[in-house]
Amino acid sequence: MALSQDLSKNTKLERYNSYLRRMNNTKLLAASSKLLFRATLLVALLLVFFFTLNYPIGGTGVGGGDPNNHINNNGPFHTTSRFFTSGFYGTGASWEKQVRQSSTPRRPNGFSILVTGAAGFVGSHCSIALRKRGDGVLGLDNFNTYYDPSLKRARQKLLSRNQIFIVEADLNDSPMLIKLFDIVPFTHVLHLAAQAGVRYAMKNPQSYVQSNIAGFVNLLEVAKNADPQPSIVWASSSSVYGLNKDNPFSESDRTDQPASLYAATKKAGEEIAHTYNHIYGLSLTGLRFFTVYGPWGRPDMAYFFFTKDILQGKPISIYKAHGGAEVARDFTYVDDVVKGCIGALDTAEKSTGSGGKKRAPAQLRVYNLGNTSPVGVGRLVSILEGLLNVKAKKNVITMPRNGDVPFTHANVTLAHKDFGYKPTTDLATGLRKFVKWYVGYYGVQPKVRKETSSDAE
Ligand SMILES: O=C(O)[C@H]1O[C@H](OP(=O)(O)OP(=O)(O)OC[C@H]2O[C@@H](n3ccc(=O)[nH]c3=O)[C@H](O)[C@@H]2O)[C@H](O)[C@@H](O)[C@H]1O
Repeated sequence: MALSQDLSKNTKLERYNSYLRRMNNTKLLAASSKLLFRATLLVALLLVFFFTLNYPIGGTGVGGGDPNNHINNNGPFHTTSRFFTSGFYGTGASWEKQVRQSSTPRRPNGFSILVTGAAGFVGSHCSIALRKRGDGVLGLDNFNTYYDPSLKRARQKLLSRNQIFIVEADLNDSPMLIKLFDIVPFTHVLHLAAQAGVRYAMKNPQSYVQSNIAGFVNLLEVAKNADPQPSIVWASSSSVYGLNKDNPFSESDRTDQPASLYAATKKAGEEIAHTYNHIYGLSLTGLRFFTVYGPWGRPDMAYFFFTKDILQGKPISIYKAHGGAEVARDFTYVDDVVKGCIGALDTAEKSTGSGGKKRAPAQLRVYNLGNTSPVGVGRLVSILEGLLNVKAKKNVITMPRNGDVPFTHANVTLAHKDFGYKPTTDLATGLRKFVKWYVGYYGVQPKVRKETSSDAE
């Protein structure tokens, strides 16, 4: 009995102890869950804080990068998280006011134009020209770091002085694009945002797919659903002619032999444009730009980094074609291209669909915008030497197999016939204007300034 009583006491005691242990465990578990929850919250907040600091604008950030110092080493990364753009940036009342003001025309029957890549080279020039004639212009740019973003920021300031607001977002940010089309009934889109550069495509192929294909499709998806649907004018490239042997290049020449991934993505853009025109009635005009140069240009382009390297006494490489012939380009001055873009916008017919439904056949066009007079790279360098008053250290080398083509030459008859496109700036004149801008912008030596001071610009 005593034993059984003892046993029963012990059993109770054990049960009681086990109960206490369970209670403690439960408390411990609850306490550790709380701790875990708080720690997770803290880590999440820290991550948001970190990303907000590092990628504050339209999703620029990590990427392939390029050892070439003309291209920013951070490289572009075009997939913008929707969270970062739509969630944190520009959705308040004052932001909407800026969007509306910027896109409101100031002339009777003026356009309301969304310019993508507005902080870029051609985009900034076109935006200002359109604004000056009274159109409403809203910019869109992701300010990626493919080349020095401070140059894009400087262009942004210039646009801001012209009452043009740039929304900082990526083409792949659908919620942001939809929001913009909800706020503004855009009559036109001038789509110039792209991953540019022929040679860089071997270093960071994905960035071309992200911008030039995925981004373009995203824009078209939003545009086709918009009501009204805008007319779209967009930048294709002379590079679509690839290994085409006909000279000069006409729009009807073959474009099925791209020599670089850049060219292939631009060619893909032309086919994609056909599809959206065919199914949804979007009015689409592709412009094949031929090596555009000028003030506020792109530091990754040869004329720009040759100038920099010549001034710094660094050697430059001048490419010759594989048979030994000189490499040549139909260098086209930016003001001529701007006139071409505006001519294309002015003659663009309205899209025929609405809310994603086609009502009738719509306009589909493609035009060359070149200078019609190719110049060898050697000649380009001699002009720069004259303007800079510095002898270049030249290495003539066979063109590396990096996507370059040996020559380009535009036939612009079609653009001339349809909207009076007529380039008027030869390379020497255009480069003088570029050098004048360059020495002013970068504060270069007075010797160069003197050489270019006769220019009235
Ligand atoms: O028309 C286009 O569609 C493209 O034009 C531009 O490409 P490209 O015509 O290749 O211009 P760019 O790089 O300035 O080279 C100029 C010349 O210098 C030669 N070149 C180049 C580098 C070098 O080190 N040495 C050299 O001789 C080179 O072989 C070439 O002959 C845009 O970058 C591109 O985004 C796209 O818009």
